[in-house]
Amino acid sequence: MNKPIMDDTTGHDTGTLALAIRNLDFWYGSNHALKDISLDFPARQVTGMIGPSGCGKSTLLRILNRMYDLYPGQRATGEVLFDGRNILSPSLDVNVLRSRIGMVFQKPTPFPMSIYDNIAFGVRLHERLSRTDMDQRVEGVLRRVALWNEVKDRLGASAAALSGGQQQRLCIARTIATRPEIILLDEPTSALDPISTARIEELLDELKQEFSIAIVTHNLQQAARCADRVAFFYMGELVEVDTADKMFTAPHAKRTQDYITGRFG
Ligand SMILES: Nc1ncnc2c1ncn2[C@@H]1O[C@H](COP(=O)(O)OP(=O)(O)OP(=O)(O)O)[C@@H](O)[C@H]1O
Repeated sequence: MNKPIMDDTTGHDTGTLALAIRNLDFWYGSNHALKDISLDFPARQVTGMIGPSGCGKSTLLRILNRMYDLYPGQRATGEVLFDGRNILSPSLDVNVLRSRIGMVFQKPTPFPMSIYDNIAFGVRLHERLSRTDMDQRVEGVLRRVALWNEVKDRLGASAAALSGGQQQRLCIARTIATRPEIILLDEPTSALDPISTARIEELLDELKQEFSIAIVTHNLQQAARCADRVAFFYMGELVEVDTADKMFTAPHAKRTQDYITGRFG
């Protein structure tokens, strides 16, 4: 797990890498949505991805767990190196990949089932646990996302009855229940109120002790608060990547400066 993949091409001391993208291009039919992207995701850090609408952030996230496989006409070339393999390789078992690289979406998407089964469902696909072990897994991840005290007396109730913020924490619990190495989050707080947002941000800080995290966000303050490194995208290109501190105080490219100072986007 989290083996070194290769040296960081951006020249930063990133320690061990969880994942490395090399010369990635992506097409929606004839729309060339990502162009020659190379980007490292250091292990147990939060990598933030920012940029104006349509620049390709969500596309990149979806490539990292092969979501595009579901859609004919969508095509990726290049390499996404994870645990010594290129995850774009057609021979890769996508179900195993998705248990190791989990995804949380913008809108909370609990399954139409009980709180308990929302978590147990994914675990059952990959592991055979006794009832006691499953109970412990469910409780453990619910405690981890600070939801246990709120739901412990109604684990059999429908997840749809939870608030939006609770549902999103349940979705994060569901994602970490299969013990992935990487968690991908696509604007995970954009549908939430400020208090729920703050709780998710605190949670990310806690989860990065164990998981490597990639987060797409339109909220630059959130990127500054949560991310160790930030990548700025513009029209399908990676313009620059740096520590969050440097990115928000002394970006190199004019396009980055313009974006973070609100001159466009
Ligand atoms: N299913 C699709 N079919 C065709 N083109 C698409 C599709 N999804 C996205 N695109 C195009 O790919 C480009 C990148 O879109 P993407 O959704 O990745 O951007 P984004 O940076 O995540 O935007 P936003 O911040 O608005 O979510 C855009 O030009 C978009 O129009």
